[in-house]
Amino acid sequence: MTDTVKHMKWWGWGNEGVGFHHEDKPGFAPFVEKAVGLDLGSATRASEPSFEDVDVPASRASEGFVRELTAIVGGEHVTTDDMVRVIHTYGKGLRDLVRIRGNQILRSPDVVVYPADEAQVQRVVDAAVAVDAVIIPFGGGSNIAGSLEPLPAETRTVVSLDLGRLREVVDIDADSGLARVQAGAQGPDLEAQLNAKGWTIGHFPDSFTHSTVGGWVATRSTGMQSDKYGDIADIARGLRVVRPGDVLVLRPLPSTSSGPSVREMILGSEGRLGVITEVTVQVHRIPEKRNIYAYFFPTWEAGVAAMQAISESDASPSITRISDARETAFTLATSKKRSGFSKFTAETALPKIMSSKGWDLDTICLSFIGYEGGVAHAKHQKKLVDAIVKKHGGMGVGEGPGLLYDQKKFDTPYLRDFLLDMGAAGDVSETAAPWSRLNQVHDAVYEAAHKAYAEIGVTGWIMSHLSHSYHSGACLYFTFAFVFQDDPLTEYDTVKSAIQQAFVDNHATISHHHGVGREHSAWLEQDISPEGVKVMTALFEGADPGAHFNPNKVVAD
Ligand SMILES: Cc1cc2nc3c(=O)[nH]c(=O)nc-3n(C[C@H](O)[C@H](O)[C@H](O)COP(=O)(O)OP(=O)(O)OC[C@H]3O[C@@H](n4cnc5c(N)ncnc54)[C@H](O)[C@@H]3O)c2cc1C
Repeated sequence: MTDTVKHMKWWGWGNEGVGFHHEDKPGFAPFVEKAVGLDLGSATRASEPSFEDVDVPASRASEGFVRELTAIVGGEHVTTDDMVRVIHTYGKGLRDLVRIRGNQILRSPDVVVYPADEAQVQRVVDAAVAVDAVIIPFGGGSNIAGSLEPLPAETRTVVSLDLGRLREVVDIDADSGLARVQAGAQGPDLEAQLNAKGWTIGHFPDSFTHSTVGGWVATRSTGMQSDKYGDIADIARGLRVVRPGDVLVLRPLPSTSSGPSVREMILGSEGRLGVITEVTVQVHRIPEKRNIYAYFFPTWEAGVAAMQAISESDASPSITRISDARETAFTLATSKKRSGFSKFTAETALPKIMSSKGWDLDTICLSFIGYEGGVAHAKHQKKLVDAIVKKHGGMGVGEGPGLLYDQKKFDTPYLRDFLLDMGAAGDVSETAAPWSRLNQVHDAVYEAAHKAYAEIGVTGWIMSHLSHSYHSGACLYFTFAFVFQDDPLTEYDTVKSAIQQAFVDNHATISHHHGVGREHSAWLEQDISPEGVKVMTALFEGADPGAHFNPNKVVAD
């Protein structure tokens, strides 16, 4: 089996041997006890799941079909191995992790294939379509919208087409700042190849370490520095997509008026329109300066108003982010000893500073704002932002906390597995709304979540931040947690559904950057109207009449 393609743990996030621990975070355990009533001191931690306990549905791939795939990609690059099929069954959503730990694998891909190049992808697709098989493209497997799983009712052979061997930067057009990149390149691999030539893509989602360029395009991903570099929808200019019999080619253009945008149709298509093999992305020279500064605001409303004012101003920071009071409390309470926050923790200077300003420790909000570019540019941007922050009653606290945030951001995802080990859920829902609606959405989601917690009968936690600012609005990102009672997935559905419904009821979208998959498809009509769904259905059915490409995702039957 291909050993050059690295996969995450079969049962959780990230690399084997890496996990969350809180020994160096003295405030973490008391915080968790207060937030969700879980005493980490007395709770029993579940042991690591054993693959021997997992029942994997038998592969339905015929010997003849596996032989045919083997003839295309070579014996080392096609497998019906149980572990590999399980790795390709789900993404890393909470529902996925609960099901995988609970031995709930009702359907797995029957065969996993790792083509080496676009020609092999074409031959695999054509062979699969010829035998009426289903093809599910696989990037890093990091999605959290239920975008990968084959449905239990699927009776046809399911092929997981893993792009992991297509990971080269093929060419850089330095005059235009465009790089041709193979779709299976994971974040670190891509960035290393670009950095070696002095370039960066500027796309850094929290899942950067384990997600791919093709996956980013297929889910309409957004990275941390989107205020400067744009979402992947802005960054991805050209595309090559393997479809039955031929390749759909979209040349990289700065803009075009050649009818409805086929490029936009591929963006967010979650594998339903074909297999993306190559993406031409905008790249930038590595900036001379890259800083993230921390600020405090007395209240959420003051902070949001400041973010809006920044988005309307001449300032162009790379990151605008503000945590609400609860997320701020979480960040302060769970920082490492002697971290960049130490001088601001409750025991030391923070209460004094806050009371001298007449601020309430329970309402303060922590903000991170990033600056990137030439030294003079970064300095000028900061000056413009500092003036806006001051006008909105905020105060800067320097670069230390920002450095820490930047270094630790890729570690946080491991926390979810730790909470699951302890019998608790920790998950996220994110949205975007116009500036005029953001506070309404924020409050409505809190209310909906607390109602859902009351229904389940638990003390639940919810916190939020605003990030990714645009001219007309921003993304709101909610993190919620509670201790499971008797029926984890039903309880999860109660909370998650309440939050999603609050989004659409308050003029916000069902997802700003995680996609639709199966997790959010129930709200699609409310998001884009029944006519919108009709148009989308017509696109999928017209472009894939045999339903060979990842059927029942985004628009579900
Ligand atoms: C801890 C955590 C943090 C996250 N943070 C962020 C974040 O900050 N920003 C963000 O945008 N997302 C985030 N995500 C979500 C996820 O990482 C993104 O959806 C990501 O873009 C998925 O990429 P992938 O390569 O892992 O795709 P996969 O999970 O493998 O696939 C996702 C979907 O895309 C399709 N697909 C994948 N590759 C191709 C291809 N080459 N051609 C056609 N279809 C393809 C698949 O069939 C599937 O439908 C996070 C997820 C987790 C678990």
